[in-house]
Parts: sequence; C-alpha cells; structure tokens
Amino acid sequence: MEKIEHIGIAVNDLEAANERFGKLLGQPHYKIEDVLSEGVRTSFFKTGESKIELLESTDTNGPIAKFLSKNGEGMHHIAFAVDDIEKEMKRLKAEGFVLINEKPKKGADNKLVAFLHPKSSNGVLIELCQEIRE
Ligand SMILES: CC[C@H](C(=O)O)C(=O)SCCNC(=O)CCNC(=O)[C@H](O)C(C)(C)COP(=O)(O)OP(=O)(O)OC[C@H]1O[C@@H](n2cnc3c(N)ncnc32)[C@H](O)[C@@H]1OP(=O)(O)O
Ligand SMILES: [Co+2]
Repeated sequence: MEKIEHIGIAVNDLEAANERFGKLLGQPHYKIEDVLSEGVRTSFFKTGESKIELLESTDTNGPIAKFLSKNGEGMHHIAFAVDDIEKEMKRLKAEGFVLINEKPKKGADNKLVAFLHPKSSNGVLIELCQEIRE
C-alpha cells in the first residue's frame, strides 16, 4: 500500500457538501464524476498527497443509498493507492481479507478499484485504487 489515496464520505446533497468542504479545505473540488456502476456521483478535493471523495447516491438500491439510510452522512471508506491491484488483491486474500469484488473494476478518477469487506478490516470498508496506465 503506497499511501491513502482518498477518504470517502457519504453525503445527502453533493452540491451543499461541495460548498461546505470547499470552505473547510479553502479550495474548490477539482472534479465531479458519476460512476453509474456504483450508483454514485463523486466529487474530489486534493488535500496534499491524498484526496477527499464526497459520495452522493444516484441509485436508491446502491451502496451509498443503503449506507445513508442506515447510518446517515459520514465516513464511508478509506482508499489506498496500490501499484499492482491484482497482485495486492491476491496478497490480501491470502492474508485472510474478504474481497467484495474478485476482479478489479473501473472506479472514478481514472482508477481500477477493489473493495475489502469491513468485517475483515475492523469495521472499516477498504478500497484499493490503481491508476489506469494508458
Ligand atoms: C468505485 C467508485 C468510487 C471510487 O472511489 O472510485 C467509490 O468509492 S464508490 C463507493 C461505493 N461503492 C461501494 O461501497 C462498493 C463496496 N461496498 C459494498 O459492496 C457494500 O456497501 C458492502 C458489501 C460493504 C455492504 O453492503 P450490504 O448490502 O452487505 O449492506 P449492509 O448494510 O447489510 O452491510 C453489511 C455489514 O457491513 C457494514 N457496512 C456496510 N457498509 C459499511 C461501510 N461503508 N463501512 C463500515 N461498515 C459497513 C454494515 O453496517 C453491516 O454490518 P452489520 O454489523 O452486519 O450490521
Ligand atoms: Co472511493
């Protein structure tokens, strides 16, 4: 794991949260991107070496909708940058972590992503992110 790539925060209203986090961080978001496959609209802020990812649900049956209905707004996941996601997934599976998706999938911000189930990481949803190299 190279570094924390981003912290994911589930929000009810992305526009309002963008304004609030813009004030908090003293800078605007640098992109808004829908990930249809995840039923989310994301917004990214650069914070030094890492990022903040705000997540609004775009699918009432999606993971963010379910999370918000159960927990309300708040921290959703921690994403780590990895150099070789397939190799890391294999290593983590061998270490006993539970992969939610067996194959990397397309995420936001030009990444391949995979998720580890929170039950295998002390209640924290973990995301692995590899930059998609052209
Ligand atoms: C990929 C685009 C973007 C990016 O960065 O590029 C994103 O980050 S998209 C983020 C949204 N997508 C995901 O979160 C995909 C992975 N998540 C899932 O597959 C599900 O949310 C899952 C499996 C974690 C939970 O789904 P499930 O249907 O099982 O929901 P439950 O409410 O029944 O949860 C079971 C159990 O897990 C606990 N839980 C759920 N979500 C979280 C969470 N974010 N952090 C910590 N714990 C979580 C939940 O409380 C339940 O615990 P229990 O003790 O059994 O009540
Ligand atoms: Co994420």
